[in-house]
Amino acid sequence: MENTAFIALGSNIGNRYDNMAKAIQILTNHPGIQLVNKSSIYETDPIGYEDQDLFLNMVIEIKTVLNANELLDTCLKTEQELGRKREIRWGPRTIDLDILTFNHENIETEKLIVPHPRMLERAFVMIPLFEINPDIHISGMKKPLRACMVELQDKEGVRIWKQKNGEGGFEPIES
Ligand SMILES: Nc1ncnc2c1ncn2[C@@H]1O[C@H](COP(=O)(O)OP(=O)(O)OP(=O)(O)O)[C@@H](O)[C@H]1O
Ligand SMILES: Nc1nc2c(c(=O)[nH]1)N=C(CO)CN2
Repeated sequence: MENTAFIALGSNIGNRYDNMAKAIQILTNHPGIQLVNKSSIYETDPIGYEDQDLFLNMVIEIKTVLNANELLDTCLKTEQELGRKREIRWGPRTIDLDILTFNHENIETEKLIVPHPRMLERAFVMIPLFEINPDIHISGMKKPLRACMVELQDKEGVRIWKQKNGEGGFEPIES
């Protein structure tokens, strides 16, 4: 599998843990996608549109034979399968899948922008990403990632909810 991508997951409707677990399952059931790593799960205050419930957020690393467009289509299809409805911008969602990086490519089409244009300012993305790849280089970053992290980690609103536990993954703890 020649391509490496980092994907951010977020959920703040229904059983947030199950939504994320199911999204990972659907993605990795795809014969062209292999899960390489996943972060801990964080509970985060909503950003952008604040009058909504707390999110769970995490980041996964995958390897894939899909190209970036095919991966986006797979992510959008997975969101739909899990009942995602697009209503309020930055509003509540059963599952959100954002492609953060795809190899070291810069992509700018009508459907897809990579690296994700808002990732660097989002602690709910950068903290889990940094956890699984502190050395990642993201084009557009003006400072080393470690320097960006000092500022982001000072921000409130991102708390560990379920620590990553080695190879085994996570136990469901939310009913
Ligand atoms: N890197 C990317 N990852 C996922 N979707 C992207 C990306 N770049 C552009 N898009 C486009 O964004 C569209 C809308 O995505 P979505 O509704 O999930 O936005 P959002 O999550 O509300 O906001 P944000 O983009 O700020 O996270 C998708 O249909 C997709 O075509
Ligand atoms: N904490 C948090 N806030 C958000 C999130 C998210 O995943 N987590 N997603 C948004 C739209 O992409 C808008 N705001």
